[in-house]
Amino acid sequence: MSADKVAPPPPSPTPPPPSRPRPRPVEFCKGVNGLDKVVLRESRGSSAEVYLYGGQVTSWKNDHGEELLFVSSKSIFKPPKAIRGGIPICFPQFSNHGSLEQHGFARNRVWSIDNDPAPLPTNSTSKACVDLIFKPSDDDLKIWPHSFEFRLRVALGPGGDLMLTSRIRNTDAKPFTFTFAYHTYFSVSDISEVRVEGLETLDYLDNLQNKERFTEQGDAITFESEVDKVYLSTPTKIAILDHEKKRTFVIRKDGLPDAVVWNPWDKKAKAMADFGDDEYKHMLCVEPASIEKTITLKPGEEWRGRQELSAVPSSYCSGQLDPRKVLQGC
Ligand SMILES: O=P(O)(O)OC[C@H]1O[C@H](O)[C@H](O)[C@@H](O)[C@@H]1O
Repeated sequence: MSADKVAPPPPSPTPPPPSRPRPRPVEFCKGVNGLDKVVLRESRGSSAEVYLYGGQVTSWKNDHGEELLFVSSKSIFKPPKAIRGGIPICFPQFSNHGSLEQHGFARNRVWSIDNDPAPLPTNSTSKACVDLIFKPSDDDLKIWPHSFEFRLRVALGPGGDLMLTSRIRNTDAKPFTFTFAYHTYFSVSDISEVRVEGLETLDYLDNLQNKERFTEQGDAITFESEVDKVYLSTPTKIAILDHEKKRTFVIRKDGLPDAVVWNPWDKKAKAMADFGDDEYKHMLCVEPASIEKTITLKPGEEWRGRQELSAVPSSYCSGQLDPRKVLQGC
């Protein structure tokens, strides 16, 4: 019997290299003290975290994993105290501009996930996005007798931009009026090396001088003592230049004419239980807001206010607020 020649089996195809698991764009988990939080991850590596407590963004990291927002190491993360840092939502009252508690009550209520959000025209195709909703409880209605639906969308853009869109609808039978702010705490290397552009020559109300009105003089704004000002009729773009970090934050906003600039400096820092004595050196609040012009909604009407944050390397030329120039250098 002649042995047939058997062809060797074809080489088995080389298995493809194990692909890195794609990060889940939206993850629901527990944060500090077991509070519910949502983590957003964009495929290039940037991320954000949002607590249901306050509907508050507490982290925004670029694709190198660097934290871009300030949250105090002394922050308490326990109701009823609002989380100190990130992006607290001030609603229905900014600061003490009214009879409610400081900055209203939205920042210390537990929000819900909005599983059926009304569509929002957006040019972002981001999957790293979450919709939250806050409706007043019976107790809230005793404090502020107006029923409303507050929808907040937090989204990370493909380039790592952080976008917050607030929609407030009057679901009551009578009109109501409110003030609002995204109380954004930026992380900076050293406050004395930081400059804000876009607010020079504008009028502001000085919270340190009985809300008196002044006009900003000179060039870009720099910091060497406590500041607490509400700039009025501000442009839609504001930049924070951090020389040491070689980083520029660009704030783009819509529906929010005012911008609060706040740094407590040393004495006030020491007086705050949930803020480290020296932490004022590493933070700056620039807060897109609507304060001087209050917002009134008739029954069924909706208001929208949006802030979009980018962090770009500072190949940034002073005075050039064109974002294309910011991104491409000058
Ligand atoms: O301590 P909070 O209630 O969070 O307020 C912190 C700060 O918020 C805003 O920036 C106000 O303009 C300041 O007057 C206030 O001190």
